[in-house]
Amino acid sequence: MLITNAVLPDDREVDVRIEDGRIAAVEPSLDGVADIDADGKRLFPGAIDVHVHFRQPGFSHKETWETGSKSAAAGGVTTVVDQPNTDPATTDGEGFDRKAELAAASYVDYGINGGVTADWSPEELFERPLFALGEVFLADSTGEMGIDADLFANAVERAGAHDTTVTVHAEDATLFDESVKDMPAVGAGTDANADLWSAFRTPEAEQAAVERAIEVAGDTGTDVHIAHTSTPEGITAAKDGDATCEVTTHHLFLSRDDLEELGTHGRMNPPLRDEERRRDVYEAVADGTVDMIATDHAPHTLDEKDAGIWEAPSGVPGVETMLPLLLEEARQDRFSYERVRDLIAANPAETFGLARKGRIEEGYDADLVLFDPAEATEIDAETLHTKCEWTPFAGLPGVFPELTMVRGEVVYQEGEFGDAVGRNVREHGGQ
Ligand SMILES: NC(=O)N[C@@H](CC(=O)O)C(=O)O
Ligand SMILES: [Zn+2]
Ligand SMILES: [Zn+2]
Repeated sequence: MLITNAVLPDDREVDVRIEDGRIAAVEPSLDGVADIDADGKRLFPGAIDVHVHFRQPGFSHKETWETGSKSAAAGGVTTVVDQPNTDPATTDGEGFDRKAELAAASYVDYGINGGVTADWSPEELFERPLFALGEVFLADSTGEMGIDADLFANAVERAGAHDTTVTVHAEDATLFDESVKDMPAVGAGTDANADLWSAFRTPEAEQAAVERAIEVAGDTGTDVHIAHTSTPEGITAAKDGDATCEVTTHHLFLSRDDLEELGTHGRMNPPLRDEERRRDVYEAVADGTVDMIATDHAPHTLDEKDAGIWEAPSGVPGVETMLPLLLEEARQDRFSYERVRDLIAANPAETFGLARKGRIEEGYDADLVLFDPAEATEIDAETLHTKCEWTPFAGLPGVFPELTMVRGEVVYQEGEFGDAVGRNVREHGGQ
């Protein structure tokens, strides 16, 4: 296959040859008849979202591997990493195998993380093609998988022995502000006083948990990745401690100011922060301090979300809107295209050892996204593919892909889907 006249993130204009699912050549000009004439549009490496919850097994009314991975493909995400808070939880061999069977329906490549609970079976997990350990919950979130300090220390040590990274949900519940629970919680859904959630799950709780995770890992040499850092304090603690960290698109673009409109639809863990902190987080993403963007795609139905602030489930969808929102930042000259490439492809690939993903270079997997950099559309839940049928980003502009390819196979093109070609990235030469 030959793609001609494509513009790469570094502004080079090239032709790209694809053979057996891999990039065979990237040159200013290649011989042959074009299968796809990019006509000066941008060609990007497919995004790698290391934090999604595709909800199967157990919660297929919220999302399935089919709907979640279609949503990913339509948003230019070619690799996802699924988290363990399903039912059964991915905490032992059987749980892993059950998820692996279902994940075979994926349109995009995937990793499967293993979780830690009091009754987990670590050796069974490490025998399997595991992506990483995590997200390991230092406080309860959806699925109530919060663990204590001793179990965490034990998990970190075991992961290190197996050369496996530990991804951490870093909040310390002892630093949540319990006094907030005495305040009147009025309304439900978009009418709820959702700011209470942000007041309750404090920034201090994040910072303390990041520091603790790094301290524990320090004794073992285990690689630690901090999931969804939402405060400048959490990011600084992670980077000072030599951990990697991700920021979600909702913490990048939304703040407590948006909760008046979003209500409980904007409830997630960690919660939205004040506008000043959001700006500092944005700065740390823009200047390259933060390693990567991930979505923490955590769909719940509107029925479930339309409850009071203490009852509604935590989590928002996002896998389809991550790349479009970032490409809009590039279109507005707020981020360079190279920064976007690093945040969504090159850095996650490098951090998690995906040696053939994340770049458009000879020998790499042909995971590619083509888009018109001048074409922004308004984000609209009706056009998205997640089963939960809503988005916290409605109305924001996004630059959506025209075409998404996984290892040379077109999985999405202008509203149509190809075959479900996804496979486990840890089963194929470590990738
Ligand atoms: N982020 C959330 O608020 N919810 C996530 C779990 C998590 O990532 O903590 C979910 O699975 O619903
Ligand atoms: Zn989490
Ligand atoms: Zn999560």
